[in-house]
Amino acid sequence: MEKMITIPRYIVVDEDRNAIYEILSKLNLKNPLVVVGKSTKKYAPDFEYIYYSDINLEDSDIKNITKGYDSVIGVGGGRSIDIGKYIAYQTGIPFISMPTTASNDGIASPVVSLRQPSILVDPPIAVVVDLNIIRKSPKRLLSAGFGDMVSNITAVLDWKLAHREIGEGYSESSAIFSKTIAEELMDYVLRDIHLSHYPEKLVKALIGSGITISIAGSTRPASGSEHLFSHALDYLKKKYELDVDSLHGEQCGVGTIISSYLHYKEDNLSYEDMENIRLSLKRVGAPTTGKKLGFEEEILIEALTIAHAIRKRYTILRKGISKERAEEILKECEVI
Ligand SMILES: NC(=O)C1=CN([C@@H]2O[C@H](COP(=O)(O)OP(=O)(O)OC[C@H]3O[C@@H](n4cnc5c(N)ncnc54)[C@H](OP(=O)(O)O)[C@@H]3O)[C@@H](O)[C@H]2O)C=CC1
Ligand SMILES: O=C(CO)COP(=O)(O)O
Ligand SMILES: [Zn+2]
Repeated sequence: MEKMITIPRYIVVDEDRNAIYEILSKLNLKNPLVVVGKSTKKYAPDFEYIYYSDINLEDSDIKNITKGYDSVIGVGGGRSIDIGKYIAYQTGIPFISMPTTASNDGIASPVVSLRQPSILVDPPIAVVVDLNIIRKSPKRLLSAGFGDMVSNITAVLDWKLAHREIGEGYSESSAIFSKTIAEELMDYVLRDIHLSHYPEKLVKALIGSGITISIAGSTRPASGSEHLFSHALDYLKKKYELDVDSLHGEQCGVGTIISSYLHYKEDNLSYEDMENIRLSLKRVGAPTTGKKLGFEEEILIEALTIAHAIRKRYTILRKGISKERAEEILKECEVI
C-alpha cells in the first residue's frame, strides 16, 4: 500500500512505573528483550536485557540476538531507542520505546538514525514514558531535546522551499502539525519563567514530532538544513577524531540558529521569530554558539560548507556555500 501511515498504537505519558507491564499484557507480549545503556539500566523493567554497547550492528546474524523473544523494549536516550528499534525491525518483532529522557524525537519516530542517511523502519508499537524519570534526567539532555524540537521550524521552511523550487512532494498536514508543536513549545519556553511544565511539554512535543515523520513518510517535517549542519559536524568529528561530546539535539539547536538566519535573509522568517529561536534555546540552557557546542571555528566553517552534500535533500543551502560566505554567515548570526 502506497500511503499507509503507521503510528504507535499506545502512548502513555504518566507517572506510573508499572505502565509497561499493562501495555505488554494489552499487546499479549510476554517475553521482551530490553536494550539498555549502563547509566539507564536502573530504569529497565524486570526482563532479560542487553547493553547496546554489547551489540555489534554489523553482525550479519543480528537476528540471533532476539531469538526466543517476542518483542524488544528500548530503555534510555536516543541510542538505546535507536538500536532497540533497529534490531526489532531486523527481526520483524514489535518495538516498545521507553525513553528515560527527552533528548531527541527518535522516541516515537519510524526512524533509525545510527548513521546517515537515516532509515525508515516501523515506529514503536507503544511509547511508555514515566514523567518522574524524565523530570529527573540530566538538564543537558532536556536542553538538547529542545534543540531537536525547534529544528522543526527551519526543517518545514526548507521543505516548503524544496516544494517551491524543485517541485518536491510536500505534506501540508504533517508540515503544519510539525511547525505548530515546535512553535507552541517555543512560546511556552519564552512565556513561563519557571519552566515548571517544560519536561512534560517537551516529551509530548518530541512524540508529536515522531508522528509527523510517520504521517509524511519522511523526516522532512523534522530535518532540514539545520540537521545537515549537525550531520556534517558528526562527519567531521569522525574524520578528524575530534574529542567533542556534543549531543544531536545541541548540534541541531545551533544549526537552527544558522538556518533561521538564512531563511530570515530570504524573507521566509521574521526577524522576531529568528530571535525567538535563539532566545528560547538560551532560556532552556542549550548551546547557542559553536564555542559552547565545543567546536573550533574552522570546523564550524567546514561543516557549513559541506552540509548540503551530506545527503540528497534540497534546502536553503541549495548547492552549497563557499568557505568565505560560510564564515561571514556564522559571524553574522553570532555562532562564531
Ligand atoms: N531515530 C531518530 O529519529 C533519531 C535518533 N537519534 C539517535 O539518538 C542518538 C543521540 O541520542 P542522545 O539521547 O542525544 O544521546 P545518547 O543516547 O548517547 O544519551 C546520552 C547519555 O544520556 C544518558 N541518559 C539517558 N537518560 C538518562 C537519565 N534519565 N539519567 C541519566 N543519564 C541518562 C545515556 O545513558 P546510557 O549510557 O545508559 O545510554 C547516555 O549516556 C543518536 O546517536 C542517534 O542514534 C537522534 C535523532 C533522531
Ligand atoms: O534527527 C532526525 C529528526 O529529528 C532524523 O533526521 P535525519 O533524517 O536527518 O537523520
Ligand atoms: Zn533530530
